[in-house]
Amino acid sequence: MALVARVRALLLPGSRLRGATLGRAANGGGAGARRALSHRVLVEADPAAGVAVVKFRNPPVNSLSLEMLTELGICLEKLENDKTVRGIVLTADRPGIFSAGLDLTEMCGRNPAHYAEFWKAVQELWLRLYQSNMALGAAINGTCPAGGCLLSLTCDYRILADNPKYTIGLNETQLGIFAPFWFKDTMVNTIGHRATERALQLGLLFTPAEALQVGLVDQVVPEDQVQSTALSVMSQWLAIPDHARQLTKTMMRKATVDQLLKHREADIQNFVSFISRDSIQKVLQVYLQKLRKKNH
Ligand SMILES: CC/C=C\CCC/C=C/C(=O)SCCNC(=O)CCNC(=O)[C@H](O)C(C)(C)COP(=O)(O)OP(=O)(O)OC[C@H]1O[C@@H](n2cnc3c(N)ncnc32)[C@H](O)[C@@H]1OP(=O)(O)O
Repeated sequence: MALVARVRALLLPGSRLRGATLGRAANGGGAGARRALSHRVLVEADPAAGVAVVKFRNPPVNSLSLEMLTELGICLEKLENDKTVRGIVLTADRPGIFSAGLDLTEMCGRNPAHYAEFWKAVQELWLRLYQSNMALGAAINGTCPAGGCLLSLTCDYRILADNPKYTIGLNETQLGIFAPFWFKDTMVNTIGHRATERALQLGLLFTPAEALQVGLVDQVVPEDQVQSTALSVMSQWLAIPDHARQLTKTMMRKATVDQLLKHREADIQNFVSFISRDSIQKVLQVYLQKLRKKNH
């Protein structure tokens, strides 16, 4: 069975969810129900507040593997269809690493068909998040490079924990690869052209103070207040009538979304041919080996 079909079957209502639990939400919401919808994504919904907290739990580093992308996409689709949910906060289940970005093992030593399937899943998740009608917030409780930063940039606002280890940015050039045009556009829409050009060429990972200064995040707060702040900011966004907020969001993001929709297939082909190059495979292998060596 194809991966998407397998994950869908796993998440269908009534299917037995491995590790599923039901209990009170840990976010202080009295009526909140805590539900584990899949292995890699935990959803804590608070219907009274109209908010769901979506927590990444893909150890060891919350990397965006094909399975993680698929599970996250399906969870978001379910929440989009749930009339009691008007806002979502993205965060990591365990503080320390929000997401290490795209899973490098999906981009190394595989075949072109795999690269194409993986990239399509990255595009789909971005499109789902960036076009979401819901208000989205990121409670960034850990380090947040590359694809992790992209996830947070799709949100309407970002709250970052005040910990100098928690850097954030699109650091692709430091790996010897580059951020594609829609990653770039998402950052331009947040911090402007010049700051993005500098950040992307240098592959900058910003400390919390720098990220706040450049506008990459909206607030830096003590580590234990990231989620509560994100939820309290969410209530401001949800105080605006949905239709007015949604129309405005669509208007602001349409041109960026249309660019990817128009060039979607070409973007996949471009990724596949770039990532398949021997020279690129080599730099990614070296980077991965360096990461692994630290632990062995
Ligand atoms: C046409 C356009 C072409 C291409 C576009 C591609 C766009 C790419 C976007 C991306 O997102 S690329 C990924 C970029 N990510 C990074 O650079 C982060 C790399 N990771 C780290 O810096 C660190 O791991 C950390 C996140 C800071 C966490 O450090 P920590 O010390 O806590 O963990 P450790 O480094 O020991 O890692 C544990 C374990 O996890 C593996 N790992 C880490 N990151 C990734 C990853 N992104 N993908 C896959 N695997 C990853 C690491 O190798 C270790 O494995 P081990 O247990 O086997 O040693």
